[in-house]
Amino acid sequence: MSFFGKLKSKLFKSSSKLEEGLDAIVEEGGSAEPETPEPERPATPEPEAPDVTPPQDPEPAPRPAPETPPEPPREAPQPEDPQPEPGETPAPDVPMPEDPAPEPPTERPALTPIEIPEAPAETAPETPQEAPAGGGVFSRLFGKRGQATEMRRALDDDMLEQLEELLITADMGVETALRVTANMAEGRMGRRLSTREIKELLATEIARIMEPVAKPLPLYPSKPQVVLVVGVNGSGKTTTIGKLASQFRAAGKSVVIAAGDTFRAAAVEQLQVWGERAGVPVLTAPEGSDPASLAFDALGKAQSDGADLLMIDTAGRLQNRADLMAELEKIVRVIRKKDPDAPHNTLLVLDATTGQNALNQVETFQKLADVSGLVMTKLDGTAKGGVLVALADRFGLPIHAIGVGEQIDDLAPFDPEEFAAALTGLER
Ligand SMILES: Nc1nc2c(ncn2[C@@H]2O[C@H](COP(=O)(O)OP(=O)(O)OP(=O)(O)O)[C@@H](O)[C@H]2O)c(=O)[nH]1
Repeated sequence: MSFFGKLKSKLFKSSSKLEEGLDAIVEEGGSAEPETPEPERPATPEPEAPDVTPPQDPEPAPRPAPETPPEPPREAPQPEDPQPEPGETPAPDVPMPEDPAPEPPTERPALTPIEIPEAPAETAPETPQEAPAGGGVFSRLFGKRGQATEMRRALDDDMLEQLEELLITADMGVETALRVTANMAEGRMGRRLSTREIKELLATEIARIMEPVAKPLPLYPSKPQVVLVVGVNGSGKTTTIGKLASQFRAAGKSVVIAAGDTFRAAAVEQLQVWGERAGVPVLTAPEGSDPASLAFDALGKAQSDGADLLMIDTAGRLQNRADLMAELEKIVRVIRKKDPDAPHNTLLVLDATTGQNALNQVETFQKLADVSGLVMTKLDGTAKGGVLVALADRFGLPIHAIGVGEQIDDLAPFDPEEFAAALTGLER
């Protein structure tokens, strides 16, 4: 099954919720009409091309494709580093400034495993929302006419309000829901829309919001690239590290994992299991020992092994925010003694089932660490997938990947159009 099929089936709860809601909204104030090709469209001249008709071509994919602009690399090491480092510190006490400009880690083309199984991308860059409902997209979608009737409802304030409520219940957040519905309504008030058309419009708006944040994990030439993984307990950090490690391995990269949540023996064991599955060494330290010290040693090992990537798991005890912040700061401070640019990525792993709470987690972790990108897990089996739209809209942080299951291959690059279609229950 294609990944889209899998995603769609796994996002069943979210999409069915939206789908049913949309059906209900249209049915409530609508009426059945024969399926016709947009007769009600006023004769506004359409500048667009006259309905090119490759039967059911997925809609134009304005994705900018693989060349994700590298996030600005961590620049010059911070001067906030007077503290002592953990026990063994081979590195001299960092004369940071002398390092003449850690040259901008020109990003590599991007690694295969987290690249998006791409859409054709040759399509015209016209913004999908511009597709006038009477034009290409919809006539393509509704090409087979005359077989049945379909419900249509005129777009009015009541309907908009219902749409807003529906999106809010789908965890999209108030602000985002308002913006999305306003965009959907623009130039369409009074038009009779079918459920299918509404889904199409909704999917287009969602994809537009998500487009700028869909970026694979940037890879830098520096070896090893250090990826710090943060997030609350249970958000899926360990699982995500295992899945990523496996994908990097499959792409021929050598990976080292540091089990930095030294407070939970179970977390370490779990990571060891994932390491075994992925064929990647997992460095551990005795329970209760200093995670920064482990991270330091792990970076040393990754450097001496010539590893491509070091992934550092961390604890997620948000109950004691000050401790956690101190711990994360120390890890960063200490690894910078070996590599002033580390960590090159700080991934925040979020659990989709927490819904709107994910927004708070981003805010909190942005204060605790320099979050460079997100991974959203557990999008399978939740009706709260809409929160990802709210996250993209509010923070604009790159979304590198999404987790849709507990298996090793259940981590996928984030594709905004697939996601939007799956979330809205749109057939493609
Ligand atoms: N359904 C589903 N379950 C997931 C996904 N990702 C992780 N899980 C499950 O979520 C649970 C918690 O995942 P962990 O990877 O242990 O989370 P963690 O953040 O490392 O948690 P701590 O070790 O407690 O800090 C596990 O049972 C995972 O199997 C996903 O994408 N979908």
